[in-house]
Amino acid sequence: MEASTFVLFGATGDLAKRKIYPALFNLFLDGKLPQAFSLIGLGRREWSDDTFRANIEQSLRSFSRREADDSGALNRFLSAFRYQVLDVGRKEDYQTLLRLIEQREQALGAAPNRLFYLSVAPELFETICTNIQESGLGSAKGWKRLIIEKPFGRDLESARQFNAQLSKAFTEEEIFRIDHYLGKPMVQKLEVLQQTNPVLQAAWNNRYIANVQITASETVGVEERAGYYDKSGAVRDMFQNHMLQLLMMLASHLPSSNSLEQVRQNKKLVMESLEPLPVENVGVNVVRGQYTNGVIQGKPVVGYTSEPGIAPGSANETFIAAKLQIDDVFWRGIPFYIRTGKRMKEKSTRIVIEFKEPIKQSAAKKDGQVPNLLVFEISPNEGIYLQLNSGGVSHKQDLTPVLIGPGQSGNAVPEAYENLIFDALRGDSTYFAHWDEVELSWKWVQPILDAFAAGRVPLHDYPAGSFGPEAANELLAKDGYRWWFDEETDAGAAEPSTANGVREALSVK
Ligand SMILES: NC(=O)C1=CN([C@@H]2O[C@H](COP(=O)(O)OP(=O)(O)OC[C@H]3O[C@@H](n4cnc5c(N)ncnc54)[C@H](OP(=O)(O)O)[C@@H]3O)[C@@H](O)[C@H]2O)C=CC1
Ligand SMILES: O=C1O[C@H](COP(=O)(O)O)[C@@H](O)[C@H](O)[C@H]1O
Repeated sequence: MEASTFVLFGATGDLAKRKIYPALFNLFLDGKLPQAFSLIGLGRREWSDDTFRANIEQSLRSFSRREADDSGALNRFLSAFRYQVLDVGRKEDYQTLLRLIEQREQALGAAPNRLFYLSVAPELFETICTNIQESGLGSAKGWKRLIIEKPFGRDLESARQFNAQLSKAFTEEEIFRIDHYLGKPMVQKLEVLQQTNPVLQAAWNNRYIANVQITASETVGVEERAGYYDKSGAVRDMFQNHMLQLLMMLASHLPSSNSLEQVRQNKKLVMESLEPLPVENVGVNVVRGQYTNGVIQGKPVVGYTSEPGIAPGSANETFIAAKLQIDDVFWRGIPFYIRTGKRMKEKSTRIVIEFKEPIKQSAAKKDGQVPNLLVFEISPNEGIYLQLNSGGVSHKQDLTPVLIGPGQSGNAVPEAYENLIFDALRGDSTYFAHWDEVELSWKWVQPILDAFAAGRVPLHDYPAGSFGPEAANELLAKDGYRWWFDEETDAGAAEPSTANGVREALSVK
């Protein structure tokens, strides 16, 4: 891999500590960092190099999925790190930074390839980009790249303005917009699975599929991010980006290759084929919720409006469920149900594809028969499961659902940030959000934001520790479906649909 300097704005912040340093460390352990690699951390705090490295070491202890296998490895890793005090608005700090980068490049005999990672509040992006351009930091002979974090705007208009500002200093090819869901290994496998499995290819259409369910449920509340979250809510925080990216990755149809252009083109086609949701229909197709007091994993937790930092009486949504339709030859008529929320019963990101029941109408339907389900467990555990009907052991006529599929969890699975940082270092932006996708996503959700702002959609309560408001169950029930793997909705359903989801169900087999 080409030599490069990683210039990290926001090096003293939460994201750097929890995600970026652990990801870099695991890449280092896997030999996936360039030989000549240097990281310069930036922030206003008056840290020395030693304080910086001590903080990184602490972050690795708390958040890295793996430990160093020998004592020298950690020191070798940390020797690449330098710290500089920089206030983003102070022009002279960029000159000091330029000198430090050049010094490091010379010391390592490295080409002037520079990756700028903006792990700071979006309000600072424009100032930083302007100063990178004006200071000459971005004019060296090597390549320059920009990684930016979400949120990318807060509505369609602000996203467009924001993109126009970034484009003054960086080309689209140089901009790497992080959506960490695209870095999750199982999400990256979705296209390969389709490409390489004729069984899936044959069934991947409205002849066989009844509906698709995409869930990202979290047990955490707003934690320390109340200031940000109370102005964002579930639509901006999760739905416009992560959830729609999952939809694009799943519904992209049979790319002929995994090339950057092909993947992007297919994702764009999905968004362009999504049936628009006029503002007057939002109330019918979208459920909006907010958690109240409840119990999560045996511990009582307060409702959203009692969380520290949340405005009293806030009507911000912490849950959204929506029904979407893709109007193309493969997916026409298949409802896609998407939901995400905080303080729900379990932490799980999962896609369930429910197949039609061909013998439903016939007399041949057996007791206990359940629909075939294809389940992609994305996180925190990984796995692909297929629920089939098979003969039971006790009686010839019984049908027993069996789940088949591999599962992985724990330290073996690379973190999303590892995959994404590795890709950015080698210049592959396949799993980053292109501007077209971002713009189309904002366009699709804009009527939802407008309807919420105009108070056209009721805000339903749900107790913390549940699977969301009852209205989200009704969204499916009126089409004759239900959310799979929810305890409440699965009461009385055939095993193995338990609250703990597919993995536990599998482990009892
Ligand atoms: N934390 C998370 O889980 C997630 C965060 N993000 C995004 O990542 C970005 C960073 O978030 P997070 O780490 O949580 O934020 P923090 O508030 O924890 O950190 C902000 C960082 O910005 C630096 N900073 C602030 N003002 C200035 C300034 N004027 N000049 C130079 N540096 C400055 C701070 O350094 P100092 O105080 O030393 O000046 C600090 O390092 C945001 O865009 C956020 O939306 C996205 C997804 C998840
Ligand atoms: O981007 C975000 O994602 C996290 C959830 O990510 P996951 O990988 O743990 O599923 C969410 O908690 C946060 O609010 C949001 O900003």
